[in-house]
Amino acid sequence: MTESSVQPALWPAPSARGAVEATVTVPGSKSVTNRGLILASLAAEPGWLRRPLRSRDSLLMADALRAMGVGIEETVSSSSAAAGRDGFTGEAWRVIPAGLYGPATVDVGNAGTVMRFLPPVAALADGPVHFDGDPRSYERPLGAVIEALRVLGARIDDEGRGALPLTVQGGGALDGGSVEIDASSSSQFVSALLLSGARFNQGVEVRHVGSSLPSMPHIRMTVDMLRAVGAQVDEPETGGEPNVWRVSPSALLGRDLTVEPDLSNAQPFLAAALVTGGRVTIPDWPEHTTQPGDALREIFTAMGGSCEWAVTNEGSSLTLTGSGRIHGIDVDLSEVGELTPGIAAVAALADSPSTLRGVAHLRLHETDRLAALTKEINELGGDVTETADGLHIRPRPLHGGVFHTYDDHRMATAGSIIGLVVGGVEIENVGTTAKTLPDFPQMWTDMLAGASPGPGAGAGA
Ligand SMILES: O=C(O)C1=C[C@@H](OP(=O)(O)O)[C@@H](O)[C@H](O)C1
Ligand SMILES: C=C(OP(=O)(O)O)C(=O)O
Repeated sequence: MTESSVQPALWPAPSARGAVEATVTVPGSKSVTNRGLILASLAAEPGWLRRPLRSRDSLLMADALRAMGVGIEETVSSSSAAAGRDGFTGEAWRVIPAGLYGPATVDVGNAGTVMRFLPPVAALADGPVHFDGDPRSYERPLGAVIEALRVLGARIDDEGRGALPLTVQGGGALDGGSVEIDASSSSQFVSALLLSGARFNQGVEVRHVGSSLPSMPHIRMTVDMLRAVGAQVDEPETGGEPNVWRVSPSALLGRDLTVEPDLSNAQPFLAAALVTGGRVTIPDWPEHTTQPGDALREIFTAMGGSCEWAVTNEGSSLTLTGSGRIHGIDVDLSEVGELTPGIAAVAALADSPSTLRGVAHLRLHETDRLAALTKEINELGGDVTETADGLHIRPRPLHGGVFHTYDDHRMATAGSIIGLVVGGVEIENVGTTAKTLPDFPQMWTDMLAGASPGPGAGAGA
């Protein structure tokens, strides 16, 4: 936990004095950092992770891999040996793979990536690896991963819970092979089996048999990152059978990976430009990416902003300019579910109703996000109803009050967006943003320092 994440129990969400004008450098992607750590740990040679995210979820991942024997050295380079071929400076983690072993203990916190991606890694360790986590982690779906690993040859003691806590009795190797899995409650089930699959004796074939599959960009991210470390992957989007992914058994290369900024964590800052009629630039926005946050260009444009991606001498960046108007949206968010809280916050301030669809699985995220958003926005005077798979949001003039966050980082940032243009909003436990963005309160305050009287705040002001 960094100093800036020690916050009062109720954090007065700062109001924007006018149009927000800022450039905000966003730390590395959680999803890329945690995949990068796993792939580097399973490689046949050391590798680098540059500009990794340093947050609760990624530090839990690093600690867990260390507990199983991996060397992860955290360096900050100016011009030292840690600098890359391109003269990279900044934070870089050197990952030194080793024979994985137990006994080891893994604290998953409430990180989906840690609780789903690491049991397959632990099955490769020589010895028992015990997994435990926050109370909420016991409720998040994991049974399908446990069952799939058993089919692939793993021994797992979960006392019939199909959930945490559990112990993987690692045997030093795993047969692997073909397995069916219903991943309709989380794409992370598929990613989990693929990420370690190249190291299974027979590789892995994962066949999704459920009715729907959320968060496809995150599965694409898994496939792309596997290919980048030399794995051979067959998958539906490049001509493979629908709903089937295959990773062939192979050694993995140690790579030098620079982590992209977390585009989902860029969301509240872009939203600040949208709801205040301002302009926010995010440096290093990639031209092509598998991160779901890239969909914000389209979604926030439909909601009234305009987005410009540009390349300058300093690199690429994305600038969102608000028009002073915020429109409602009818959108299927199944591919980009983690953007829902921030979109709901903007929608509550819009000039027309919104329907957010395709995100029933959010009920099993950090908290029940559909219930939490409904309750908290309504307690500020809003009119939100839950549907079977999403939310209807009818904007109303909002007022101040406590915005509860339920240990959910994206609830805290969603409440902060509303607080920009609605006076008297207090965020309960804003420190929960440490899950993926520990410096959020300071970054938010810094962003607002540059706010100037401009076209004005949104409809909820
Ligand atoms: O693989 C990943 O890195 C993630 C996949 C998604 O999970 P679900 O498919 O469970 O929504 C996403 O919501 C989560 O924040 C990160
Ligand atoms: C759903 C999320 O996280 P997790 O990786 O814990 O599933 C999220 O970050 O929005």
